[in-house]
Amino acid sequence: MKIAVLSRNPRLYSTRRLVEAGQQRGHEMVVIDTLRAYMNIASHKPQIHYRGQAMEGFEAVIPRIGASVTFYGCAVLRQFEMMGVYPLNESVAISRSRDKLRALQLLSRKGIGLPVTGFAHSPDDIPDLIQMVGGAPLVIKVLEGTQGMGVVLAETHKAAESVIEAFLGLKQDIMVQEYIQEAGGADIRCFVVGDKVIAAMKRQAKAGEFRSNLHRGGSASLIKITPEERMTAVRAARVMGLNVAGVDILRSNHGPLVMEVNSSPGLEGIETTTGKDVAGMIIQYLEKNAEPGQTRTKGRG
Ligand SMILES: Nc1ncnc2c1ncn2[C@@H]1O[C@H](COP(=O)(O)OP(=O)(O)OP(=O)(O)O)[C@@H](O)[C@H]1O
Ligand SMILES: [Mg+2]
Ligand SMILES: [Mg+2]
Repeated sequence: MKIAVLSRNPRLYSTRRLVEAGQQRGHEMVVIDTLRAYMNIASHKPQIHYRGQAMEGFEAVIPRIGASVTFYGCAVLRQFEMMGVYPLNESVAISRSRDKLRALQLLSRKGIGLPVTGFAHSPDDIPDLIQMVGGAPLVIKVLEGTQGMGVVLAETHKAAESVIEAFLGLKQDIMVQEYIQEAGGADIRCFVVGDKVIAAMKRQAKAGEFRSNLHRGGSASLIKITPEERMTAVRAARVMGLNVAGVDILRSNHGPLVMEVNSSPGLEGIETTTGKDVAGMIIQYLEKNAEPGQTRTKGRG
């Protein structure tokens, strides 16, 4: 197959591994810098051009779209879909998962366990919002945060009020979430490919920190997940419409709670921790499923 990898940087671990895994299996792998792909939308024959040439003959496209280029990246991916190229994850599913609120709403509609989460606009509603999610301690999250930045633990009602006020004053959209204390500063990354969790790791926050992000000094280790956790992760990915997803789960007293579903999950942490050939499994998924025109939405919706 001829497979495009949409990625800003061919030297990133995940991009390198996908290229390597594809080549090992005899595929032609082409890395396309997402922001340098440009589109001809007007004609009946949708096209993507790259460095002066029309991109043709691709059977599949692997989107590795960073949070900062979601808008443009999804447009490029949608264009591939309109050309009938099979996307590992569809543009519609990626947009859904990038909007944290929308994602939680979709998951809640399907009865998937979530931390109780509130969202408000007016400072007048803060006291009731805090009460609604069960009071302090609670977690406050900036909607566009990544890598644990913009995620704050407010331990008292007073602290929660002032932090929320500060964010709203800065015109920052935030959500307020029940703090899952019993998770003990750990979460579980379930790497879903198709309808299976093919690898999982536990991330533990460093001492004195509640955020388990590796960028915040957390450490990863192997973990055996329960059948319920496995099912929750697979269902969460399916609800979002993602074929490949990193589903982050908190272990609570009342079962697994999905914190978020990532549409371009990184490969380095999970491959290093589990020793599994995750990139190879992604390519295998494409080998089984990539057929021209198989795209479910063709970018609609
Ligand atoms: N409700 C919660 N209860 C307990 N711990 C939480 C809660 N929400 C977040 N955390 C901890 O904080 C970390 C960061 O939160 P979250 O994943 O929501 O934001 P982020 O990492 O900035 O977002 P992204 O993963 O999209 O970059 C989580 O990995 C988890 O360890
Ligand atoms: Mg996270
Ligand atoms: Mg994320």
